[in-house]
Amino acid sequence: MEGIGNDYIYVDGIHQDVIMTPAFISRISDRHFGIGSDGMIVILPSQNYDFLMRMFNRDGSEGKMCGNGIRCFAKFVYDHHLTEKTYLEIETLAGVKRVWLKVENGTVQSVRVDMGKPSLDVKMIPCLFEKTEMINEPLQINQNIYYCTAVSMGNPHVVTYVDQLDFAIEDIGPCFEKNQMFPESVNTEFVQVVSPERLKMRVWERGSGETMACGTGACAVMYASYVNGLCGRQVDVELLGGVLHIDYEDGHIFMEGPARTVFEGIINEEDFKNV
Ligand SMILES: N[C@H](CCC[C@H](N)C(=O)O)C(=O)O
Repeated sequence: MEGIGNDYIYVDGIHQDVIMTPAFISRISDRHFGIGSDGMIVILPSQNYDFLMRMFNRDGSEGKMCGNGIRCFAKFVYDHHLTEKTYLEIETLAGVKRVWLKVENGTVQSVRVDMGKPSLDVKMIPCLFEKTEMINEPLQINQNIYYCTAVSMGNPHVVTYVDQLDFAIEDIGPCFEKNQMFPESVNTEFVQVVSPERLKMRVWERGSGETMACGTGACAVMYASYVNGLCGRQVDVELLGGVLHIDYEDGHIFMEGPARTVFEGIINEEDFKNV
């Protein structure tokens, strides 16, 4: 399934055991030797909430939250009749997320998510910066100075502003991802401000490289831009794969966007046993 081009393999972990090793995940995520995706997301039962979501990046590392992923997760459980509800509370490693499915004639049209409260606290990112917050601070990365704002959406993000988005992201993305300033690595967003209502971005994701879109990243971009006085409380964030509507209300960030099923099938474990 894909959410504005950010595609994951969704596996039902309610009716079967799921292999969640880095070797297996990186292999099935490989776009030549596997199915091909930005990673894997597992649907699991939750003791106290509707479901539990676990998400893994393409390299097999486990992320705490995935914005595009949780929209597709909600569509998956609705379409597979694991629930009849159109309001869900989904447990993640970044806390419980409230999700509203917008359904017309039995088809999920879009999904709105309460992505929770953003945090600028460097201890929450985590980020080894000398101040308690990193807001528009100069960082030297790979001989260049980038003015950076670090935001946690339950997972780590660093946001920097550029004049144009046509650059070799593969040259600079890994320099942020591996930078010792971020002990748990970081998702990096490069942002062009089109207007106070519209932001354009590219993302180098921790554990997946450049993706077509990053939901938590779009929320981090909105909040970083808001605290830097570059946008209002409602923005459209344009990513390579599409547009997400983000709004900031009562201290919470809300994201709304599409979710689509690309293909369904059965993974033959034998094909991946000796990966
Ligand atoms: N790479 C991220 C997880 C996926 C986030 C992104 N795909 C989204 O839609 O939020 C991390 O390790 O924190």
